[in-house]
Amino acid sequence: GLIYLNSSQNNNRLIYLNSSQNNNSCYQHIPEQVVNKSKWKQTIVGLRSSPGLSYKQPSALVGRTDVASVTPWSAPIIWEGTFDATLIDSIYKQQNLTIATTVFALGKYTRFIKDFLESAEQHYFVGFRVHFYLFTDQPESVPEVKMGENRSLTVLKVQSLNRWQDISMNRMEKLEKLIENELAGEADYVFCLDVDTMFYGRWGAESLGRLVGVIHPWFFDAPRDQFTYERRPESLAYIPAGEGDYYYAGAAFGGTLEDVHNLTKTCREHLNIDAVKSIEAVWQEESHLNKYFLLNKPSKLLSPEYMWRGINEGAAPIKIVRFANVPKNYAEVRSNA
Ligand SMILES: CC(=O)N[C@H]1[C@@H](OP(=O)(O)OP(=O)(O)OC[C@H]2O[C@@H](n3ccc(=O)[nH]c3=O)[C@H](O)[C@@H]2O)O[C@H](CO)[C@H](O)[C@@H]1O
Ligand SMILES: [Mn+2]
Repeated sequence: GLIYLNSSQNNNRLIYLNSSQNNNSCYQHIPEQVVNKSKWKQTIVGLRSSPGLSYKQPSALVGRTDVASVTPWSAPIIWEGTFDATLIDSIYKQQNLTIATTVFALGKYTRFIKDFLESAEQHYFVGFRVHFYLFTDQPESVPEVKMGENRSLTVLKVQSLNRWQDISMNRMEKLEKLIENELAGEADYVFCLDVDTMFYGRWGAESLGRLVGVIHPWFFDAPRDQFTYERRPESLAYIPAGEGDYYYAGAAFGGTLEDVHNLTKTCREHLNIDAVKSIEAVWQEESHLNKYFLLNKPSKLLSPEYMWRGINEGAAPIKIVRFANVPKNYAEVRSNA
């Protein structure tokens, strides 16, 4: 049977599963997500539309037929042609949202900041309040970028790290703390993005959701057993053959503060536990992110239009490149190869 207990000492609700196969004294307890509702800004309201707004009639029959636009757990997958930009902007503009956006540039990756920010000014949540948080070990080398109205940039100094793997993984802890200490009560949504990237097309309110993952540009058409999940059972990122939904990019994820906080906290904890056992997942925090999304299904998925291979790369289902990697010489930009 299932017994729900409300522990009065703390806010931790526990579910006790009384396993009937075993004897009655054997209880397995699974801590439920601890949610302190008052901690986060709660502005998610209905999808209100303005009277008289003119837009194309939606069809119950006709849509994209070359791609899946819904997951088996009924989450939308956003592709060009699955949303009306005018309508969706009109709905979300009414909510007076703040979109926090984080990016890291350490070592030689500071060279990517200018193009990242300037292209974001052109394409990323245009017309919305956007607050960028840039983590860097060289605040003095952050270029002057003219930000539009209602858009701002906060530079946060972090310590230098030698291994690129540590820089990449360390993002989870920094994000967890930023959400707790700076974003709570200030932003409605947060997106966490790689810096070796540029925006080339619209990335807007169609991407907003409780928990948002992006399908990795190299694996959208691959069978799950070819996904580069962590395959060693010793790691907490382990996903066995025969399991897995999609392969998600580590370079872009987001959602509400509450959900992204839980994601970053869980990944940070699992990275630490693995490190104590001297195991580093094959794709570092991306492996842990994939495990998290397997067990905590995203409420919305973005197609690889939102994290594409590069502006000069094509593939049949990609009708528009919104956000893509910029070319980089790995041996030259990374301090360790
Ligand atoms: C497209 C995609 O999903 N990319 C992921 C992939 O390779 P990538 O080749 O995209 O990893 P990467 O070298 O871009 O590193 C990830 C990020 O860490 C930061 N950084 C890294 C090194 C450095 O010296 N300085 C610095 O600032 C920077 O923000 C960069 O964008 O795997 C990584 C983990 O292994 C991350 O999950 C990346 O997001
Ligand atoms: Mn990258």
